[in-house]
Amino acid sequence: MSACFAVLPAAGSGSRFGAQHAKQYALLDGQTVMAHTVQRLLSVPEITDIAVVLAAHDQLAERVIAGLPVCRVIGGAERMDSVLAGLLALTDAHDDDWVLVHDIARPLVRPDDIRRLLTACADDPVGGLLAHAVRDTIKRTQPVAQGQVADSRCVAQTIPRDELMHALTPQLFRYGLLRDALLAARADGVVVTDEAAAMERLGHSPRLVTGARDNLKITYADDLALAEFYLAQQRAQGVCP
Ligand SMILES: Nc1ccn([C@@H]2O[C@H](COP(=O)(O)OP(=O)(O)OP(=O)(O)O)[C@@H](O)[C@H]2O)c(=O)n1
Ligand SMILES: C[C@](O)(CO)[C@H](O)COP(=O)(O)O
Repeated sequence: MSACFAVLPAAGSGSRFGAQHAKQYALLDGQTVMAHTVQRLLSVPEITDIAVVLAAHDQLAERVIAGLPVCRVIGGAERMDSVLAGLLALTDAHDDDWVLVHDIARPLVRPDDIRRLLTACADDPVGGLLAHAVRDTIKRTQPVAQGQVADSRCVAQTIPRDELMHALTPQLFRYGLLRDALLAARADGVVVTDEAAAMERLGHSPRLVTGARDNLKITYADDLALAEFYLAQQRAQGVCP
């Protein structure tokens, strides 16, 4: 199998989380979210190099990753910019190598899910991503009128959910294809919120591999309690030490 590099975007400010420090430094069972995520990725032997992409003003990361076999990269204004900075820092990567992009804010990713994604994509010329099926009925809202309170929206349409999935990370793509797709999106002034969208813009259809629902992205403050629950559940299942 081609070499597999990892890029961990960790340069976000966590505005929706609303704490003094970015959410990657929130404590989850006594360790930072960042520490959990990096340890999960380090536990996957197929991953050869890991780039952690940090905000230029980050003063906390070194307390977490000092001494770990990861390289530090400075990110950008958008997640997409940070991912691209991480890619461009991987100077040993060849176009056909794999790059696995995983949010630092997803500390509970299961190493077995990562390995299943690697296996499922092993012979794929493009790559794919972890995802899980939508369970609720999904509504598209009517446009929010100027000054209208967001919570007073009305239904415009029900979206058939049989073809809907939640995109997660890791997202795994051939290094050269992803680099060029993100450069193309940037050149076109398009901000994509995941790597797959950049690939789809160029006509690719990334493979969807079902992943566990406990691969939660810490986004809002109340996500931390849910993450604590999922972590305890994973420990009871032997998923992690
Ligand atoms: N300029 C950015 C923005 C986000 N991220 C990273 O991308 C992941 C997913 O982004 P998100 O959950 O939106 O994190 P934040 O941008 O920090 O959150 P918010 O949008 O609430 O500010 C996170 O690991 C975050 O650190 C990044 O590396 N660079
Ligand atoms: C990449 C991602 O986690 C897939 O669901 C998501 O798009 C990140 O979005 P965010 O707004 O940057 O958290």
